Amino acid sequence: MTAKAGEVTAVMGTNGVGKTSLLRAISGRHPYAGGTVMVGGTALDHPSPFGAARAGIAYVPQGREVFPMMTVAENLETGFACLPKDQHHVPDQIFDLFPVLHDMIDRRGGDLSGGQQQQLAIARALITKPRVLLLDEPTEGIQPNIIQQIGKVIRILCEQGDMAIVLVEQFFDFAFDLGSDFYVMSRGEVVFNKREDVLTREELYAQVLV
Ligand SMILES: Nc1ncnc2c1ncn2[C@@H]1O[C@H](COP(=O)(O)OP(=O)(O)OP(=O)(O)O)[C@@H](O)[C@H]1O
Repeated sequence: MTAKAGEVTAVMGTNGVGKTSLLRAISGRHPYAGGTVMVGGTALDHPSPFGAARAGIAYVPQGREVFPMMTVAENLETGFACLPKDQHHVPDQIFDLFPVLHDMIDRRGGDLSGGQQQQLAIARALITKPRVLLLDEPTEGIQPNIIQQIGKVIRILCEQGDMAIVLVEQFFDFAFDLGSDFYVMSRGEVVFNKREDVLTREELYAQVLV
């Protein structure tokens, strides 16, 4: 599977086909028996989560996993761990993308709504200045207006052109609207791949349902 900078690579498939396991393996959180993870032509040899983060891979997990007892600011600061000391500050762009985090900067992560937590989880990943952003079902359990905002943010990140975004998503229309390249998995393997210019909605829908 290849994910190009400046676009969304969507990974789809029914429940339990291995989408989360794939993202966890790429981000150093899950062992894998075969294959190689490469970033910008450099192979990573079964990296730790820290090693993968240093190599530019950021993972936004399904269920968000914000630290509930830590404030929004403290949650964001955990992203500093893989950056040199002189980059230990939250860029203004983070608050431009997610104004609500600025308003809630001293609130505990656990006191935010699900949608706000999702925004915090994405912001925390962006702090690490990733070359590859892995998003695992960012719309799960989120209300429509926040889903729209998250879609807007993903588009802005794509337009910047320097980050490859890999989106695992069950919300078909969200993935179809944002994606440029589509992979469908079944039983732990990629079984279908097409780019948007040669793919119809109906064809993808049929593949995802198999
Ligand atoms: N390549 C693989 N080889 C063997 N087992 C796998 C592989 N990929 C995933 N699994 C196993 O299949 C199960 C489901 O995997 P996973 O949670 O990654 O699927 P998913 O597609 O993300 O599901 P969901 O849509 O429900 O989140 C897990 O028990 C996982 O360990």
